[in-house]
Amino acid sequence: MGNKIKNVVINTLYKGWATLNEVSFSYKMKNESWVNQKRESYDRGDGATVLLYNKVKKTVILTKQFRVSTFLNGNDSGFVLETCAGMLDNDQPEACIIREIEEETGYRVNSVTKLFKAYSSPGALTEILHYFITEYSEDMKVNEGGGLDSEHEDIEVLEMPFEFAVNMITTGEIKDIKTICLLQYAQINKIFNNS
Ligand SMILES: Nc1nc2c(ncn2[C@@H]2O[C@H](COP(=O)(O)OP(=O)(O)O[C@H]3O[C@H](CO)[C@@H](O)[C@H](O)[C@@H]3O)[C@@H](O)[C@H]2O)c(=O)[nH]1
Ligand SMILES: [Mg+2]
Repeated sequence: MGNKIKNVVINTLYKGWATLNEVSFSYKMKNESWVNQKRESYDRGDGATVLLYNKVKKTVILTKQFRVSTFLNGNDSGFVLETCAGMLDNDQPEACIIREIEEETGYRVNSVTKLFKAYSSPGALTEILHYFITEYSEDMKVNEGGGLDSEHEDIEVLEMPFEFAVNMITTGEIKDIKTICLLQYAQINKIFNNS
């Protein structure tokens, strides 16, 4: 595989809050012929997300916020139910998600369990997302959450039974891939069943 691409040239088409690059390269096809390709790649850094769950109450914490890209594509309200998530901003993934948990949900946790990392949309984004899970309890609550006013974040914090959340995948009320991934991880690994 090492010799499959050569002559990689990156041309920045737009640099604003994030960066849109056009990448030109030569690619060796299965039949050994070389073809020239150009692909647009959007770079907004990497991120982290977490499933916050309470084993005793059998609940999870989700966030609800306005996501303009979904508004442009079929989501009339623009609001999306998601697991807590944030961009790394030069932090290690663990430190990032612990910070985001407190900013977005108001819970202060000391540690998180790393699950896996996955590309969010490999056809278009550079982003790799680090997935975590951790337990929360009432005594960890230090504020109301909601996100940073300085960044105009306006996040609603929702605590709900795990089964409600899982059912919302079927009804279409949850349609965010990282959230579906984490809820299904919890189902597959029966995290609420082991005592
Ligand atoms: N000015 C400006 N600000 C932006 C832009 N895009 C995002 N922001 C701001 O940057 C901050 C990002 O908040 P985070 O909580 O760090 O990230 P996130 O948007 O929740 O992203 C998380 O979820 C995404 C969606 O699943 C992930 O893609 C991402 O990696 C991360 O995990 C927010 O205040 C948001 O308003 C933009 O184009 N322009
Ligand atoms: Mg966020």
